[in-house]
Amino acid sequence: MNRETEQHRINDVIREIDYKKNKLYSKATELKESIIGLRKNFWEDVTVNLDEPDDVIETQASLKQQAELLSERERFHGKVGEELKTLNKLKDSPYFGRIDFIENPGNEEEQIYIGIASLMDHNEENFLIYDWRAPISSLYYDYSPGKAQYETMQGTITGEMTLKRQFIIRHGLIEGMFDTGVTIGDQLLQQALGNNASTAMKSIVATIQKEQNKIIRNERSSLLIVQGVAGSGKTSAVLQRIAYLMYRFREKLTANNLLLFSPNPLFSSYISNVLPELGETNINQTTLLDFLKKGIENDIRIESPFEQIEYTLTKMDSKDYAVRLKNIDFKSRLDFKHMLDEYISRLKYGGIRFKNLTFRKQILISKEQIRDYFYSLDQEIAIPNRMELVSKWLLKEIYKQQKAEKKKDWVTEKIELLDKEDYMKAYYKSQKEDEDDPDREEKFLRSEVVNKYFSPIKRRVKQLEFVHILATYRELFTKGEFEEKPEDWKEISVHTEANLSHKFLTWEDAAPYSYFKDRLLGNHTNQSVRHLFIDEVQDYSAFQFAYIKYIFPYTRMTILGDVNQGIYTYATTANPLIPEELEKNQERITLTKSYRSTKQIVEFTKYFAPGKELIEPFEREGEKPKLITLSNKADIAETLSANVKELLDKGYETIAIICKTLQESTMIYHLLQHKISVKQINEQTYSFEKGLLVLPVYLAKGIEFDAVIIPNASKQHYALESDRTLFYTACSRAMHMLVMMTEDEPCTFIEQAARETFELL
Ligand SMILES: Nc1ncnc2c1ncn2[C@@H]1O[C@H](COP(=O)(O)OP(=O)(O)OP(=O)(O)O)[C@@H](O)[C@H]1O
Repeated sequence: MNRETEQHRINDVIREIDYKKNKLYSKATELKESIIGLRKNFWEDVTVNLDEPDDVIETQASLKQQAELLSERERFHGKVGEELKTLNKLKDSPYFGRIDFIENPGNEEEQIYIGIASLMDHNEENFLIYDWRAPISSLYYDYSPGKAQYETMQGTITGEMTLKRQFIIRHGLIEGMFDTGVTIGDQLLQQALGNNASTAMKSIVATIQKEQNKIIRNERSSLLIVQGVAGSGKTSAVLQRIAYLMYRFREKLTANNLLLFSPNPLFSSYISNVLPELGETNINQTTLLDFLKKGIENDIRIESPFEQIEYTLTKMDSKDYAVRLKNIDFKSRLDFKHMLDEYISRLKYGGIRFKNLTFRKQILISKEQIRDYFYSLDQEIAIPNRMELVSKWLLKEIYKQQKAEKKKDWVTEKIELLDKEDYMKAYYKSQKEDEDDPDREEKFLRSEVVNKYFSPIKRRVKQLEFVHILATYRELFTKGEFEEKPEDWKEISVHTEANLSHKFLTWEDAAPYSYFKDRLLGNHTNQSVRHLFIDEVQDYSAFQFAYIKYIFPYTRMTILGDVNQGIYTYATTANPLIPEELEKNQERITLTKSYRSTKQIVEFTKYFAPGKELIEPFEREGEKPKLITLSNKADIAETLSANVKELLDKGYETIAIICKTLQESTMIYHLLQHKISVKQINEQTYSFEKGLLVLPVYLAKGIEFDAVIIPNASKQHYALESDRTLFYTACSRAMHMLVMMTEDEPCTFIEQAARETFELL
């Protein structure tokens, strides 16, 4: 089939799309009118009669029926709207691929066209377009022409692929058409990767690679671990996987059953376009910090992971630096979790701290009374269950107090202070009470007032706020005696105690504290999330990952990351990406091909990549990375702006100056802000625009730019072996161009690269 015939087919398909759109439009209009009608006549169509109890029940039923009808229509209207959106997308670009396939044995050749959604022909009999997630579509991603097979619910289908064709269609017209031979999608992929970086991630549906397809369609594993080098498409693959799962299990899964942990808020917004582009609704996203914050008391300040890393990189001179590093190391380990478990099992018999319950500055029930009650309960009962019993007991006690309180003078005062409206309301309500009681009005007012004042206490009791979690956690460090403890336990304890006494939780303490709290108050395991996805998982400590597994015990997990980019100091201790051993239905997939950067950039960076993982570049040519040596310090601003201008002239749109720390990025920002237009990104930045940005490397995680400038790549600045992952992560953010600057000797990592892989200026 030549281009003309293919264009004819597209025209036919678009006619069918138009026909379907018209049909949907009239359906939508009909629905809209019926919804408006229903809303308008809502009360007329309901029979309201409240005379007898039976009538009330009937009225309720009639109301419910009417409301259900309305919401059903509204839901349906929403669905029609979604279908229309998809049809509009298909009209612009109906498909991106075609395969011709002969199923064994001796079947006829079939032509399969693949797009972002399915479309049936006029009689709803044959597929004009197959959804990319349909079983047969996997042929397109997994094979080149020749013998091929795919899995269906009924088993494996084998056969021969006689043609594989790719299309670029825009506004219904073929812009490009390639028949692929041995390598998959190279031409289309070349085009896609050659474009400028954008401020929002794009879907890769037309060019998914075989290895990525394995991640996307994996249904077997309860834990799927993906180790992929920088730019290998982990994030892209996980978003396609989410779209795949929502399609494959559309009867069972809704967007609320899926949750994605992302590394920072900027990243969350960066990827938020992909699912809607694929015609799916976005799923819930969070960062570990936000997730932990939800469970921790509001009056405790929690350090963010970025503050932690900034501290470790810039505060070497601070007097407790060494102990802080020990603290980070120990609290990141499972050893600390074992210690907590031991402590918690001792708390069964004594040691939990409680808070006084006070009312109007008087102690209602003292912490000692609460403690005694708690420890008088059967010790076989789990701590959280005992807490519930204490809460019930307290509510009863409070109720008694509340009754006694009613007669007191302060209540009389409060009644006098009531405004007229409250008074009237209470008066009318009190009329329903005992008619023969001459004091009914006052009694009623008294109980209303007391109730109002007691309800916050009751709420706190129901939320188990009478348990002093922070004080109990603190005593682990002040009084805890353990056989197995780290060498520097004393120092770590003093350090932790000091922070806790200021109601400050360091980042390394945040997950342990949450875990501790959940174990005492009842873990709020989450049963509604069925699939969990964690990107940049190499930055989770062993403890943090264990905590997530504890919260989501029955959830399937897909975790993705790159050991080369583990930028936290604990990244080497029990990284979740390198499990000691995998259980039966767990799987690990490794991606070695890097798609983001040009061949020249990958060839340069792979010399100093920290891990042992193989890194293969995708064949896309560009300029060699540049290393500029500055003749003196004053040159920085000049050289930076000159280079930025040059990059802009070359047509690059997103240029990032990536620094080691926030401190450095603030310094660079001040140097540049009056010279060129530049934006600084910090941990509160939620989105970014094209242009020049300056940011610390830990906030550039997962994101890419046309060009990257590293303003200080000197030996002094990237001095430690632990700086390797930071430097590698910074370099690997570049798609087309990498520029490094140094005032003196370049860092060891650059020295490790073969001399011919970069240009010296
Ligand atoms: N199959 C593909 N088709 C087209 N583009 C792709 C494909 N795979 C990856 N890319 C592109 O490569 C770039 C890197 O992808 P992505 O950000 O998903 O990689 P990553 O493995 O998450 O990277 P990192 O770990 O460095 O953050 C993106 O621009 C993405 O669109």
